[in-house]
Amino acid sequence: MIELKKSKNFAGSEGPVVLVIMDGIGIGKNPESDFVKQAKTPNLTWLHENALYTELRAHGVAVGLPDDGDMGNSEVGHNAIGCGRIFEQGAALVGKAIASGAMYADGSVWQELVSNVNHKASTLHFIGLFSDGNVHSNLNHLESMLRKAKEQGVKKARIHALIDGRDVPPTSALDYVERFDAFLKEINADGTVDYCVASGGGRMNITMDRYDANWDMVKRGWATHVKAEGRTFASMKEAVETFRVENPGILDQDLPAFVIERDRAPVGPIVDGDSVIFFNFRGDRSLEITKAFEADELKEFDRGPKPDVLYAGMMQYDGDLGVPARYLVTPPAIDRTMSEYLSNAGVKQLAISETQKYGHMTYFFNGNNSGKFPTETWKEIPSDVCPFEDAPRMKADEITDVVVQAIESGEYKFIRLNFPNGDMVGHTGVVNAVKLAVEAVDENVGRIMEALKKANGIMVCTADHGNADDMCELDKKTGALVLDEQGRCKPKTAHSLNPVPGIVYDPSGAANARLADVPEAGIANLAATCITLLGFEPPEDYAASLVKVG
Ligand SMILES: O=C(O)[C@@H](CO)OP(=O)(O)O
Ligand SMILES: [Mn+2]
Ligand SMILES: [Mn+2]
Repeated sequence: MIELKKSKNFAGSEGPVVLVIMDGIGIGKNPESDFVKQAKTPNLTWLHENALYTELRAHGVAVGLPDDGDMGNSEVGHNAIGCGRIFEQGAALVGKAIASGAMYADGSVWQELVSNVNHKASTLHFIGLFSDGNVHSNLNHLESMLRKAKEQGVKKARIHALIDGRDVPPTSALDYVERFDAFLKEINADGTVDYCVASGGGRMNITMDRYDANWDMVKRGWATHVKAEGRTFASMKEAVETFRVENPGILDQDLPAFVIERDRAPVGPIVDGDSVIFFNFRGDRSLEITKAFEADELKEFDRGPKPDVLYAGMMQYDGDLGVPARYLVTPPAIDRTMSEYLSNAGVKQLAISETQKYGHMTYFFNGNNSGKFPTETWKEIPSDVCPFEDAPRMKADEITDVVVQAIESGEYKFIRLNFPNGDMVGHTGVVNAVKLAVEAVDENVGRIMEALKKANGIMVCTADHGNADDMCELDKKTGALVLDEQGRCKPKTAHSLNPVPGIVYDPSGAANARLADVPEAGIANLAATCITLLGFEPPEDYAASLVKVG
């Protein structure tokens, strides 16, 4: 059994250690674009000036992504915070498996899927996020797989494209359509294969729901991709252009579903004998559609007859459940998480958020495993199903009610929570709502501070990556703000590349915490920090604690 040693310097505080993850609240660089700065945040400002405060890296290689041009995201962020080390993540692992050819090796799942369609003269389908955001997927991976499929004799491939606009600019769909059309033209040119787009829709409208928040999305996705039911178009370009005319101002992520037809028939329903690859590597938004393809019985919606297909995910999405059964690339081997160490030490832990980020605090935090350690309690506050710009407080008040009660009860030694507001509202691009979202987080951080003052506990407050801190598009070449016709900044819906705050607030002063000299500190250093503040020595191979105590 893995164990923590008690610290010689500090026996732990009287009250709990509370880890607050303010999702998507980073430290901005441009005041015009920084809606954390523009919001009223008396508590965060006070903490900046009076508590221990440092900046932490939350993007690129500091969280296991291929390079420093990659923005952070919730999966890699919560993995790093919960596991205290930097693991090479999905984006990097898939890229390497493709480059080395390991993904396509003899005996691989890829070979099994390809042999299946070659043997049966059936279709190889690809469903996934049509993007190069490197958060859930990368179009390079799709193109490489299609090239390989052609090389290996696959005659018919169909692509079901989930339009992004959330990890990439909000209305950039046609850039990707254009790039991919050129790719298809080239690959189809010699007439030996028939590869084309069969269906799709905005990622926040179909297929990519998470944490059981809204299964209707998956139901719509199933009807679109599998049954080829829905509004038909001659091409993806025509679909996107038509929807934009009909819904002025619509963001790509919200685009309706579409089915592509040729000679009055849909080009790519998914039928018995086909192979299907869900090519997203990230698990949260892949698990529900995977269940729809894999489960013998499905209670969440009536899917009709389930086609008998060989289904594979790009990665294994849940290590504890072993889902999906078939996957192309092995995920990072994240072991010995902070939750496991604390459980073995008998530390009672509470993990809480609302539905939209619930799995972030449980499944992602525990290294993409859905199992619970013995001393953990998990609490989910149901999220509303509505546009979050209309309700920017989301469930921050309700989450805090439970946290304050848990602090007062003395039942838990370690409490971890996620406030989704800065991120979920940040993704809408509605900047006035983003301000209100940040203000709701600040108020609730204040309530937690008050409760910890009374209980003699300690708060560690941070974020998994930025978003609300960088809400305007910048010109790629000049770095200048991109303005619309009215001179307003053009909203950006993606995460930022900015650092995030690392705050330690110890109102009783019991820990005598001082910032340690940690070069290039990142959010992976937070696990050792929490363990130190709980009165233990962090495991030797964890990224160092940000504080010294005692
Ligand atoms: O909504 C999501 O899926 C991602 C953005 O693609 O955001 P986060 O990483 O914060 O969950
Ligand atoms: Mn996040
Ligand atoms: Mn996000």
